[in-house]
Amino acid sequence: MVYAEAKPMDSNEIPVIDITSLRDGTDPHSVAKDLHAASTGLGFIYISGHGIPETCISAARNLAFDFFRSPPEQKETVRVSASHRGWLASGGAKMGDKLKADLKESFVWGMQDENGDTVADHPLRGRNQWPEFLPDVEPAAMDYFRQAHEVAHHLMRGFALGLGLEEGFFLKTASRPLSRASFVYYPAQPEDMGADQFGVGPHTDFGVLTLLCQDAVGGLQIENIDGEWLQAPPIEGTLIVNVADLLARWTGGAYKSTPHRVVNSSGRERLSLVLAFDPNPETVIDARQIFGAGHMPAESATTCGEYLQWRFDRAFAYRKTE
Ligand SMILES: O=C(O)CCC(=O)C(=O)O
Ligand SMILES: [Fe+2]
Repeated sequence: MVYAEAKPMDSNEIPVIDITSLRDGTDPHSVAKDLHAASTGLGFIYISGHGIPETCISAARNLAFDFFRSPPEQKETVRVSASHRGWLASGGAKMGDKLKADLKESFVWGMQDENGDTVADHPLRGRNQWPEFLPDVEPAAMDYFRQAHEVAHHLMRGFALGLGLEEGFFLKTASRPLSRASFVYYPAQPEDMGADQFGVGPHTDFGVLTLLCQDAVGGLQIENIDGEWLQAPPIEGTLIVNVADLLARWTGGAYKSTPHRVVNSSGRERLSLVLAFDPNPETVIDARQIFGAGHMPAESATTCGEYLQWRFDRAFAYRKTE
């Protein structure tokens, strides 16, 4: 075997949920019910009716390709900063101590105001590093960030309603979000790298919620409850949304943060647009807020900022030397 393998998925294993009536307010509760069922199941959902224009997605994708295909000396000018903004070269991330480093490259940015200024209140954010050699990246990337972030807000309202909470429950402290977005580039993976080489090794996502816009190439694999790896093929016009570790913790384990990985065996380049949604650093993550003071949480209370910093320091070699 030369690539880590995964089985084709039954079509009902990951639901496709149209969120139009959550976004426009015509029937938020029925969407919320479906989101709730999916999140307590595998924790992965295809979302249609997300409202991000195709033009926004293709502009971001085209510029991302221009960026990754640029010579390394140019990409070096925006090499990732201590606050996790900029270009991470192939090999810069490792999903577990015993795993090979990921083959992917990525470019990471976060929220900024109209002057390009960013909040400096947490080690995992700082100035965005935009490539001077590709000035169109900044507006296209920020447009995608805003649009995807809006979808994340709609989904967080849906999750709150699905849990029987008031719709703003997860967004009480979300004016200075730790959210970040990435372009993630997977070179074609040669067969002889072996079955233990991944574009992204098996992992669960660190924060609250991930929105993934994959392309038509495929390669995402998801581990089901029996430990089997399943292919999650692209479905045109959808985003894949997955519950991440902090939302699983916040919901006392009711919502599932499921391991996934990427193997790009297509012989072609693959590119994803990823938005990791997280609220303000001071946001307290405590299942007792949902289930009451008498609830005995399996995991202790934490804050979004503290938890993310701990996870990042383990995953990224460049942060260990800071
Ligand atoms: O590109 C993909 O399909 C998955 C990316 C991913 O898992 C991540 O960025 O956390
Ligand atoms: Fe992930």
